[in-house]
Amino acid sequence: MPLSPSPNMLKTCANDEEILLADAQASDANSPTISSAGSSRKSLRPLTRLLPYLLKHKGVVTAAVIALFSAAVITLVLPAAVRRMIDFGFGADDPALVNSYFAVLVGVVCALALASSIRYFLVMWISERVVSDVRSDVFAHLTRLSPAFYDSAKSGEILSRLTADTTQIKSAFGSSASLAMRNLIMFAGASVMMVVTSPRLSVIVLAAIPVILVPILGFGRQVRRRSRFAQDTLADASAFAGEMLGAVRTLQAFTHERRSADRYRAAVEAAFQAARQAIMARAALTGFAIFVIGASIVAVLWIGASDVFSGRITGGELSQFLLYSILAAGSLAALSEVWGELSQAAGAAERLSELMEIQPEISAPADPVRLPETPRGEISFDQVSFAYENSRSLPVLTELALTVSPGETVAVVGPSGAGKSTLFSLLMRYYDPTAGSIRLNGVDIRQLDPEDLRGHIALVPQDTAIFGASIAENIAYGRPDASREEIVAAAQAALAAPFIDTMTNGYDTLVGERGITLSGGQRQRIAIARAVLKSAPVLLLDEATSALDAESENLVQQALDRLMENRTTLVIAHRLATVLKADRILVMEGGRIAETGTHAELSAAGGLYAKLARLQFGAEEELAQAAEEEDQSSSGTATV
Ligand SMILES: Nc1ncnc2c1ncn2[C@@H]1O[C@H](COP(=O)(O)OP(=O)(O)OP(=O)(O)O)[C@@H](O)[C@H]1O
Repeated sequence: MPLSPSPNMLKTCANDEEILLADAQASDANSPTISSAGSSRKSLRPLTRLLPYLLKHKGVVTAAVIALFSAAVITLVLPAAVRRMIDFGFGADDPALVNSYFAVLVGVVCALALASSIRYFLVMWISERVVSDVRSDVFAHLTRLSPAFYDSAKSGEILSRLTADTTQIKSAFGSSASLAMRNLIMFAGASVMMVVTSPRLSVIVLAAIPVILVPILGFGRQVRRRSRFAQDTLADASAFAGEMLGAVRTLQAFTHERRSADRYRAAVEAAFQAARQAIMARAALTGFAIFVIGASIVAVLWIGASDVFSGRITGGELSQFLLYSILAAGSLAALSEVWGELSQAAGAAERLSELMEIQPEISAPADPVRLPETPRGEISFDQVSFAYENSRSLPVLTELALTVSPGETVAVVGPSGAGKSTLFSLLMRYYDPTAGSIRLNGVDIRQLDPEDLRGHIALVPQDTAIFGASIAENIAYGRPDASREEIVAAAQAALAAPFIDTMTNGYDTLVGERGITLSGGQRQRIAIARAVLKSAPVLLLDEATSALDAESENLVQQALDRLMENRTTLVIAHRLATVLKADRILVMEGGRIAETGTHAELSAAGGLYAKLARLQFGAEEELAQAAEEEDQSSSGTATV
């Protein structure tokens, strides 16, 4: 994992070209799968991809639209009521009539209040509902993507998309969409009513509209570009922060506190600068719109006043016209604000749907073969070759052929980078071989549902993932429906029970994030307990001794021995004890099987294994011999 932020993250932007350049770089630097083509981001079309989420709640959406429409129409009634009051109430000099108009107005206001609050509730409900559904779907989809996707994607950045982009969609569906709709209705209604009230005055106001709209569209594009850059930079910064906080001990050990803080600050500052420029463009747009709108209202009022003096229209009609033009102008101003927000949300929707469109490279076939409930656990690799996607030219495995019989224990040894872990990854079907096939009980694993296949394999990795939950929950990760008794039995079998019992809350003790409160040996024993609970016919062990002291190693070894009984086991061996116990040892070198045989056979052959054994296990062997000699001499003393 890179410990430094990507170059675009540190970029501070002084001018437009730099922003555009950095924007393009940001897209390039992201994994190609989650960056998007800029052109389609200019429209609101991506928002339509969220329609299925809305259509799931047709009833609520219809009710919200009705409430929205009612509130807008009631607002449009108000100026007409005011005009009638001025012309017929005040004009007729009839206080009773004025009173009745006021009573009607109160009724109108009540209806408006009711429709508005219902609209608010329904619209906000929809936005919360949609964003929750989108989040759940995106996360569920992410969990299904193949490990190959995560080889190049940055998880911190994806996480930022999951939170920041969905939040933007929420505000789009909540305030922005409803504001846009309400203001569109209001603008259309008020414009029609203006023409009906005074066609002459309407011409002046309507002539001002293109003067307002053209710059809005131009400014809007600028706002979007700058906001997008700010968001990309922030996503990068979040990825960096996630990585740094996840490795805070390493960060502190290398005294990188200030360096990391400076890098993060630079990234956030770049985002701030981009946001500031977006805000400036928006502020200029708002000021411009208000000026043009205000000026045209003043002009209308001026001309309207002379029309009243000349008797062309009544005072009430002028008031009505004025109120409608204020409503129309206000709606237009609101639309200019909302447009920016909606286009940002469109960008967010586009990025999320791109994420959703990525298909897992590994998926179940249309008609998967089912493995029997208790398969025997026979594994065969038939001329398997493999290269990782990001280094296609370098084969990691070449024409590998191997058969492991049910119940057999095969130890895999070899120098670092020989392809031992890759062997496991292929068997788990994290990746598919580029040539050849892998079979479990004679069935090509590509014909199986990956869930079924992985259900039959228990993996004890070198680096155990412990989650920030209770010990019991962590063990139950091996089989979520396990009872407490089964969890305790698994912990006992894995020799984890003694240390769990000493903890304050026993099995309910919460371990810190990534199991930070546990020692290496404890983490491994929890991983073994998981595998015990899973009770799968095939066991894949990636032994690690580096984290363990002699006592813990002994405990882990005992737990593993029990686990391996009656199971087909492939074990990446780091201990002499394991290779001695194995039925067969497989020596890998450069992605090929260099030698196979037992410890004695291979040691006698004097090849790669003999060399490796001397280097890796030599010290252990010497110690074992020394211990044996000591035993003999002490028993000798006793007998004398
Ligand atoms: N996800 C990956 N993407 C690209 N290359 C990878 C990936 N994982 C491993 N490799 C490369 O594949 C080769 C074999 O790696 P692998 O982890 O299988 O070796 P190993 O024998 O298990 O090594 P070690 O004993 O050090 O764990 C190495 O050259 C490694 O750089």
